[in-house]
Amino acid sequence: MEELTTSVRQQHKFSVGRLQKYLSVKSQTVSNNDTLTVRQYSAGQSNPTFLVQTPSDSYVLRKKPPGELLPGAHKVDREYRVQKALFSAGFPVPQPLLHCTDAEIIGTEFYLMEHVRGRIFRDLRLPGVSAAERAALYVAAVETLAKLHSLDLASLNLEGYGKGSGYCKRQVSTWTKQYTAAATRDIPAMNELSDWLMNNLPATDDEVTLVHGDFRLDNLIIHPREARVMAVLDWELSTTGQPLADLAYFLITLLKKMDILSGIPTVEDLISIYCRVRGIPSALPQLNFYLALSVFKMAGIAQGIYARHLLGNASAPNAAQFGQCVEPLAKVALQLAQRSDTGPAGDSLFLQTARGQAVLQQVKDFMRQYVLPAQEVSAKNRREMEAGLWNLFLPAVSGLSQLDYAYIAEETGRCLFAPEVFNCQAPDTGNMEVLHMFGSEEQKSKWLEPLLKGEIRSCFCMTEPDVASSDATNMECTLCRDEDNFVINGKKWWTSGAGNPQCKVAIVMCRSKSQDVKTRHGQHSMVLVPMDTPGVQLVRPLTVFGQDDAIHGGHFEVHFENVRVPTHNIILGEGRGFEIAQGRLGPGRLHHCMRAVGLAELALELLCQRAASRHTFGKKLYQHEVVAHWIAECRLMIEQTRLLTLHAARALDTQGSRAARKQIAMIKVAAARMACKVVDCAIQVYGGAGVSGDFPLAQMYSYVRTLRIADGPDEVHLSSIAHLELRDQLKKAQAKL
Ligand SMILES: Cc1cc2nc3c(=O)[nH]c(=O)nc-3n(C[C@H](O)[C@H](O)[C@H](O)COP(=O)(O)OP(=O)(O)OC[C@H]3O[C@@H](n4cnc5c(N)ncnc54)[C@H](O)[C@@H]3O)c2cc1C
Repeated sequence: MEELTTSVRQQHKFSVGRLQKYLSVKSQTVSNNDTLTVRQYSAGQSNPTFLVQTPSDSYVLRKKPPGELLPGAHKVDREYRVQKALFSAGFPVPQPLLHCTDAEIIGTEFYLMEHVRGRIFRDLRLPGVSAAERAALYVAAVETLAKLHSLDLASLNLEGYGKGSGYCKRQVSTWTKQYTAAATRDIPAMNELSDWLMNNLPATDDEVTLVHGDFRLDNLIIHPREARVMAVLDWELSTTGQPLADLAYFLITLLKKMDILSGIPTVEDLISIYCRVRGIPSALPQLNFYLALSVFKMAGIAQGIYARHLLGNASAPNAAQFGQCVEPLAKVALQLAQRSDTGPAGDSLFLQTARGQAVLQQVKDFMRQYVLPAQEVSAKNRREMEAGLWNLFLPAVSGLSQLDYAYIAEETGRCLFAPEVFNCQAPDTGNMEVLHMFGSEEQKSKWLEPLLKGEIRSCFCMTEPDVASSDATNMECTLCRDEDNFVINGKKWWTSGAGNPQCKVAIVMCRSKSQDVKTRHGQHSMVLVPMDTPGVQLVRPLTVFGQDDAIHGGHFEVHFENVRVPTHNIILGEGRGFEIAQGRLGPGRLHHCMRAVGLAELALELLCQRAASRHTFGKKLYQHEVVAHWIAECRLMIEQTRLLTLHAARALDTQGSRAARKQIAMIKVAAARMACKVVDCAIQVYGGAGVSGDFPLAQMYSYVRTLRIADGPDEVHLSSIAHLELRDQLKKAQAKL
C-alpha cells in the first residue's frame, strides 16, 4: 500500500542541478540552497513520475518519456490543465503547481504537483483490509467516478479539451491506430475486435462529460485511515466523451477471474451506486460494448508498453511481459462482446444494492437473535462489531448509501436501544458526521477514531435554556479568543448523552465575541470541548414527561464557566457554525425518521395483536369499525411516510444535503406526526394498559412526541418547506416566460 519509489532508472536520469536551479527561480517551493533528492515511482508505465524532496517538503514531478513518442500520446500539458480545472472545482486531484515547456531543463516538458500522502492499493483484491472497508473503498471509488461525470463541463473552463460527441467511434479508431503503430506481429483477434467495435457503436455516443480514460483503483490515493478518495491520479488519457466507457473500464477488473475477497461489491452493485449518484436509471444499454472497448484499450496499452520496451524507453521494469497479454485480452473482449446484455433490470428507484440487502438481512437476524430479547445492552458485548454491523449510518465507512441505510434504520427503530448496539445512536452519529466532513486530521484521529470504534461517546450542545433555540441565531454561549485559547461561557440544556460515563467530548455551538464577524449567520462556531475540561459542569438531568430518559445517558443541563480550550479545537473555523449545522442535521434528521417508521410498524403490530385478542360488547376489538379504520389509517400513514423517507434518502444520495433539504424537512415533520398518531392509536386500543409500564407503548409515545421538537420543532420545518416550495414555484414560473 506504500507508494514505492526506486532510484531513478538509467534511461530516465536528468540533471537534478538544473531542475533545482529552475525551481528556485520559478516557484516558491524550492529555495536556492535546498538540496533536492529525486526518486522514481516504480508504478506507472507511461509518463515517468518522480518524487522530488526538499529538506522541508516533497512534490511529484511528471514528464514525457525520453526518445521518440507515439503521436498524440504523453501530453503532460493536458494533464496539467485538467488537474488545474478539477482542483479549482473541488474535485480530488493533487494541486498542480508549475508547468515547464522548456525541454532544456530536464530533457522534456514536465509539470510539478502537490505530493498527496495516503494509501495506494496496487492489489485490486484489497487484501489486508476488513470486508467492510473493502466494500467502502470500492463504493468511494465508484462514487468519485460518478461525481467526475456529474461535473458541469462548461463551468470547468475546459473548452476544446476534447472533441466531445462521437467519443466511442474516436476511441475505437484511435486505439486501432495506436495498436497498429505499435504492433510487432499480426494478432487476428485484435483485428476482429476492432471491426466488431466499429460495427456496434452505441446509439448514445453523443453524451459528453469529462472522462478520465484510465480510472482504476490503483490510480487513486486513499485517505490513510478512512475509505475516502483524496486524489485521482494519471490524467494522461482524460478527454471529453461518453462517461460509460470510464465506468466499464473501472468495472472490468471485477469481471476478470480474480480471487474476489469478501466485501468487494458486485458489478451490479457498483453500477447501481454509480447511477444513483448521477441520478440516471441503472439499466445501462450496450454495457457489453463498453466492456469490450475497455479490454481493447488495455490490449492496446499493453502493446504500446511492449513496443517501448523493445525501443529501450519503457518506464517499468516488467515491460517485457506486456507483449504476451495482448492476444488473450483480445479474446476476452470478443467473449464479452458476444455476452447477452445483463444489466440490473428496470429502474430501481428505491432498490437497495445487493450489499444493502445483505446487511439488512444480517441486521434483522441480529435484532431477532440478540437485541430484541436483551433487556439491557452490555457495553462489553461487541458481537455486532465483529459481525461488521457497525457505523452503518456513515456511507464513507459502511459502504452503504442513505437509501440502503434507510431500510436498516427502519429495522433498528423497533427497539429504542438498538441504534446504540450498532454504534448508530444520536447524537454520536451526527457528531461523527461533523468530524468526518469538517474535522481536521488531528481532530479526526483524537475524537472520530475512538467514536467510530465505540470506545467513547459524545454530546452536542446547541440548545440553551434562556433563549428560544429553534432560532439558532439566538444562541448566546460566548466564545472569546485569548491568545492560543478560546474561552467559553454559557448555559446549555437538553444535551443528550452528556450523562453517559463514556461521554468524553462535546461539540458546543458558541457565539463569537469578536467584533470582526458581522453577519447574522457568521457569528457562531462549533468547538470541541473535552468533558473533563475545568469549568464544564453537568448541572442536572432533565426528565421527559416526568420520567427518566436515560437510554443514552440522559439529557443534561450543562454549564460552561470560563472553559478554556486550544484554538485548534474549533471545527472548520470561526464563524462557520451554521455551515456545519446544515451538514450535520441533514442525514441525522433522516435517520430519526427512518427509525420512526420502524417504531410505527411495531406499534401497529402490537395494535393488531391486541385488537384481535380482546373482546368488548360481544365482538373482537377490530370488529368495531372505528378500530378497523384506525388500523387502515395507520397502514396508509406508514406507507406514505416510508415512501417519503426513501425519497429523501435517495435525494440525499444523489443530490447531497443542500439540494435535499426540502425533502428532509418534509419527512422530519411527516415522520414524527405519523409515529405520534400511530402510537396514539395503539395506546387507545390497549386502554389503560397502553399508558402503563407493562407495554412499551408509553415509552414509545414519549420518544416520538419529542421528535416533533428535537432537531427543530415542526413549525420551523414547515416554514422552510413553504419557503422552498415558493422558490421552486417561482423558478417554474420564470422558466415558462
Ligand atoms: C428529547 C430531546 C432531546 C434533545 N437533544 C438535544 C441535544 O442533544 N442537543 C441540543 O442542542 N438540543 C437538544 N434538544 C433540544 C431541541 O433541539 C430544542 O428543544 C428545539 O430545537 C427547540 O428549541 P427550544 O426548546 O428552545 O424551543 P423554542 O425555540 O423556545 O420554541 C418553542 C416553540 O415555539 C414555536 N416556534 C418556534 N419557531 C417558530 C416559528 N418559526 N413559527 C411558528 N412557531 C414557532 C414552536 O412551536 C416551538 O416548539 C433536545 C430536545 C428534546 C426534547
